[in-house]
Amino acid sequence: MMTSNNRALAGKRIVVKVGSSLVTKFGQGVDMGAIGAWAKQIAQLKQQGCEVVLVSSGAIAEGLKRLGWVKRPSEIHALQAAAAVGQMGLIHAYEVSFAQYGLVCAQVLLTHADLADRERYLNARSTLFSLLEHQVVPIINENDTVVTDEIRFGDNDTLGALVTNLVEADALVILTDQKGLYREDPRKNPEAEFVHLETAGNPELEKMAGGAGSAVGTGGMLTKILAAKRAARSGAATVIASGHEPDVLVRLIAGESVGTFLKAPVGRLVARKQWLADHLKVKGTLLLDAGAAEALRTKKGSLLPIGVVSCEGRFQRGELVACMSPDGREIARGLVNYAAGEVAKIARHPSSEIGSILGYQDEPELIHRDNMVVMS
Ligand SMILES: Nc1ncnc2c1ncn2[C@@H]1O[C@H](COP(=O)(O)OP(=O)(O)O)[C@@H](O)[C@H]1O
Ligand SMILES: N[C@@H](CCC(=O)OP(=O)(O)O)C(=O)O
Repeated sequence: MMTSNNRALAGKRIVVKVGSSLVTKFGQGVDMGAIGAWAKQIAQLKQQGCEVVLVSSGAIAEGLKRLGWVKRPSEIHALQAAAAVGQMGLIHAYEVSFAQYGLVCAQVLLTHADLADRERYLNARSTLFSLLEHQVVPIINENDTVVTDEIRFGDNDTLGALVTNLVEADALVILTDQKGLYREDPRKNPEAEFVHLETAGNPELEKMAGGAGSAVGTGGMLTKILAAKRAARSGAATVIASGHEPDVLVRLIAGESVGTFLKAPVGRLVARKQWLADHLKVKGTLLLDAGAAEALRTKKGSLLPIGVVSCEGRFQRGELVACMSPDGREIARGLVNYAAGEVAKIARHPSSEIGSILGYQDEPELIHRDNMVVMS
């Protein structure tokens, strides 16, 4: 069934999250068949111009199996040990499966602390963008080895949403063992009505969601609903669908109505502007020359160091700075890629000289267009 509600995701950036129950056949061991099917679909998506980031659970479930532990331990260190063992199996399975379609994949392990820290957040973002640029499929999981209870994401639905925000994806696709969201847990009420389309963040959704459906899943539907709400903060839609559905990803990006579609209340740009305006304090100013001011205003370009005359304030990489035109008006604000001391050194220089001046180069832009809001 084709739909008219703008579900088509062809050519878009998509984060796909796969849960433990799917990846490990409810703890029986890595499901090569399922992983092979997703790899094949992701290869098709990439041929259609999509960029795909995969968030995969299953390390703990696979580790328990490999260690021969029948009962899931409650101590966090034992779970961490299991995750370290199981992650090997996951990555091996993905590597072998993607290689069949000529695709290279990469392991990226993240913690909550990595994404809460502005600099590490930007570093993770740059690495992921670089992987996507090189046609690599990043496979992300929580870095279970180093997390404690207080700083755990705890569930990969939340991690999937944060990664969606991080890479500014157009959609988060959560594949699970149900066809999507029902008005009640279908395990408790098999007659429960299916939810096809809703708005992410609608508080009614949280009331529908129950806990995990299997011994290996962790968050149940609630973490998926909350993940959709979080993904919507950067303007991304969320789809919750069954990972067993044949060609689910290919059909989704073609605009077919599969699973539950949770649309974002506002678009990406509006969401980004709201976020910049609401969440961050301006930590410094950059004085631009006339050419740079014009480029930001009319050509929708990024800000390069050559167009910056001087800077004020003690800002760090990743903090918010205001961009002033030569006549002293604020024309834009954005997240700066270099700290104040570095900006002072590279101002008025072409990007090609950043490396020789600083001894390294993070990005050629001082502020990337994606991280900038231009005043109207
Ligand atoms: N309203 C609901 N609609 C659909 N599934 C629900 C609902 N409430 C609870 N669930 C349960 O959520 C489970 C999926 O979550 P979870 O077990 O954490 O899976 P995953 O490993 O894919 O993250 C389903 O098996 C289902 O039993
Ligand atoms: N990092 C953990 C994630 C656990 C988790 O969130 O599981 P799930 O609810 O199945 O997505 C693992 O790989 O086992």
